[in-house]
Amino acid sequence: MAAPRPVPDTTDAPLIALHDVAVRFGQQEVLSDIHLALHSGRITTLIGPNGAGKSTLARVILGIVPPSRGRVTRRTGLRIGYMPQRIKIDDSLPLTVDGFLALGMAGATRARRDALGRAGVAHLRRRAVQALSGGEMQRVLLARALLRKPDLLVLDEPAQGVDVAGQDALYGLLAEVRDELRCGILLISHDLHLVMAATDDVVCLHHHICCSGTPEAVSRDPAFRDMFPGHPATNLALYTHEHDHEHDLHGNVDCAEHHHHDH
Ligand SMILES: Nc1ncnc2c1ncn2[C@@H]1O[C@H](COP(=O)(O)OP(=O)(O)OP(=O)(O)O)[C@@H](O)[C@H]1O
Repeated sequence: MAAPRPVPDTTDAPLIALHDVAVRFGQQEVLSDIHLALHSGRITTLIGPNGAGKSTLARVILGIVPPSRGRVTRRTGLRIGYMPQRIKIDDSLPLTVDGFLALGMAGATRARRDALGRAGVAHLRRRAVQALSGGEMQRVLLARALLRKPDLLVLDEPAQGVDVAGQDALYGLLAEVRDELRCGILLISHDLHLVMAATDDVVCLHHHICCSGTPEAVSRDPAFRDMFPGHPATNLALYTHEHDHEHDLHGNVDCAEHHHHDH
């Protein structure tokens, strides 16, 4: 189990903050009462059932979906790198990994080589993208997101279709990226167990934020236990070290055992 992450430096303005954000599609209110701040050097994971609004929240952060209520503030000049769930590539077009990265962003070959190296797939540079395995393609998509030199990296279900060893390696890699580039990372995931171990902050979403905080605090929260009954991650608190305090996503020290929002 990784050591607990240091407290975010709250003198640092957040990379992005959502204030009382709501999103509505026609009659359906998909998100409401969303207060969230993402900081440099921290991995925040959004969990929640299908249709909970996770991708919509990510799209608000990316600036693709405008909130129907509330406010989003971004640090000036904020660069966001996005790794999609999947990408459609034309099978009839011969395209190497390097060519694929060059399509996304003009720039030096050196930068593409570095990004592939950081994603652990330097050896795939000249391979055809169509011939990559699911796990290899995920790494290439990560390299593509890193090419933007992001302050914030947003990954939508990055471990989908990757086996457990591959997922573990991917989360290890994200921790390295966080530590070396000091960027903030927002992950969307279904895969609770690994994610709970690999993340700094967890946000449990079901149209509103049901609970949030460190993995230990969230795994003890009744709202989380109701959402994922019997899940092994609900036992996480039993085998991780106990904190004498917690920090919420706004960086405030919270002396309560957990940080729980009632709705
Ligand atoms: N552009 C849109 N127009 C209308 N409804 C939408 C739109 N985007 C999302 N929705 C609806 O909003 C709800 C939340 O969708 P969203 O994709 O954000 O959930 P999610 O938590 O990411 O789900 P999953 O885990 O299944 O990927 C769903 O009911 C979806 O049908």
